[in-house]
Parts: sequence; C-alpha cells; structure tokens
Amino acid sequence: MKIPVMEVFGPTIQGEGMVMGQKTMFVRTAGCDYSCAWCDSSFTWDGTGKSVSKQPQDIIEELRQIGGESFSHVTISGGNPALHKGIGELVDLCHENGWKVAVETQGSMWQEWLRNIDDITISPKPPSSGMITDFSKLDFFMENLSSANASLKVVIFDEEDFKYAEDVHLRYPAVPFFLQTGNSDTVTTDDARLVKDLLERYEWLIDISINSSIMNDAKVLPQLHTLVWGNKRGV
Ligand SMILES: C[S@@+](CC[C@H](N)C(=O)[O-])C[C@H]1O[C@@H](n2cnc3c(N)ncnc32)[C@H](O)[C@@H]1O
Ligand SMILES: Nc1nc2[nH]cc(C(=O)O)c2c(=O)[nH]1
Ligand code: SF4
Ligand SMILES: [Mg+2]
Repeated sequence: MKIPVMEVFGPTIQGEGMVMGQKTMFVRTAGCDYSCAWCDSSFTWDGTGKSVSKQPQDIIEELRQIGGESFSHVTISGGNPALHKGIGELVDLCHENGWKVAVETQGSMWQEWLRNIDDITISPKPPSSGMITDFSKLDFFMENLSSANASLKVVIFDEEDFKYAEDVHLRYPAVPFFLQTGNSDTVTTDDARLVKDLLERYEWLIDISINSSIMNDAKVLPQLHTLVWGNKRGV
C-alpha cells in the first residue's frame, strides 16, 4: 500500500524528546488532520509542498541510497503518520533490515502498526495551537499503547499551555513526560536572533517547570535541531 511521502532525509540526530541525540533517518509523510497555528512543518498539509506516493519497498531503497550504512534508526513524522495504513509494511521492512523505528504523532488517530514501533512520541496540542484535544480519542490511543515504549511531549508557548500540560501529565501519570520549547518564528533565517529567542523561551520553561510540583519528574527540553540548524529543512 502506497504512502504519500513529503521528504526522506538524514542521517541527522533526533532533535526532540525521548531519544534526543539518537542518530536517525527521517521519513516525513504528507497530510494532517490538525492545522496548528505554529506548525513548523505546515508544508506537509497547507498545499505549499509536493508529496509523492511511494511503495514501502521504494522508501527502503531511498533510505539506503541516502543513508548508506550510516544509520540503524528511522523516525517517521509528518504531518500525521497515523493517517496512513501503509506504514505498517514500511515498519516491518525497516525491522527486517535491523533498523529501529520511531514515530511522531499527536495521538488523534490510531493504527494497529503503532504496536510495532520502538519509540512513540505522542504530542497532544495545547491551546496556543488553536486545536482542541478530543480526550476520548487520546484515552483510546494511550490505552492501546499501554505496553509500548511511549512518551508524551507537549510544546509550550505560554502559561495556559503549561496548565494544559499539567492536566495531560496528571491524566497519564505512568507515561514519561517531556516539555518542549515552542518556536514562534518558523520562517526566519536570522539564526542568531532565533537561537537567542529559543534559549530565552527555554529558560522561561525551565523556570515555570521548577516551580510546579506536578512537573517533578518531567523532562524539560529545547528543540536541539533548531538551535543547531535554525529553520533549515531536511535536517
Ligand atoms: C511537525 S510535528 C509532526 C508529527 C505530529 N503531527 C505531531 O504534531 O506530533 C513534529 C513535532 O514538532 C512539534 N512542533 C511543531 N511545530 C513546532 C514549533 N513551532 N515549535 C516547537 N515544536 C513544534 C510538534 O508538536 C511535534 O511534536
Ligand atoms: N533533527 C530533527 N529532529 C526532529 N524531531 C522531530 C522532528 C519532526 O519534524 O518531526 C525533527 C526534525 O525535523 N529534525
Ligand atoms: S499536528 Fe503536527 S503536523 Fe499537524 S499541524 Fe500540528 S504540529 Fe503540524
Ligand atoms: Mg520538526
């Protein structure tokens, strides 16, 4: 079954969340059921990018062609990869090649192939995104995942987002929880200004997390790839 692919790139490092720093390839799928105000990958769903429908086996060839022998980990992101049933076959083929597979999704849609993923990051969206979390869907998603290696990661722009993150963490207390700095300017090429702004936002996020007893076991992280490469695509 074909998968609409926006880009395949790497090796790079995972710049976010539970396996930050892990060397990985990326497969970015097209399409999203959300439209977050601050989406840093809006080209996957707003019509400005072009996707190509590919068979899983062809994506494997492309990964090998681009990454050579220099990787053992593949991250599938989007858009929302959970829109696509065909990813199940891609995941199996990656495993046959001895590669681990991670997925980034917002937890709004379930697919059976998610059970086979090595690291799953679920990133429910706070109020600043303009999206409203359907907690019955997220509950269903989290219940299905119960035995998997999963983590929750919430992007924070303001105090209201932080309150939302506290509620999510309290709702799923057993799931490792990550807070992530929001990037408020996903188009600038002024890296010096961007990095300064991101570090200030990271410091603010550390400060409010330190003062929250609910966040005693949360991990507070920046987006490492934006600090290193700014808003550049394909890294
Ligand atoms: C582009 S999304 C694709 C996967 C999935 N749709 C999701 O949102 O989880 C990948 C990750 O980037 C995060 N992200 C998107 N825009 C961001 C921004 N402006 N600043 C910080 N993180 C952002 C999302 O929250 C998500 O964790
Ligand atoms: N290096 C790097 N790390 C990432 N972590 C999550 C990403 C994503 O866009 O899903 C991403 C990305 O695009 N690049
Ligand atoms: S859910 Fe993810 S890909 Fe979709 S609009 Fe939001 S940040 Fe972008
Ligand atoms: Mg990204």
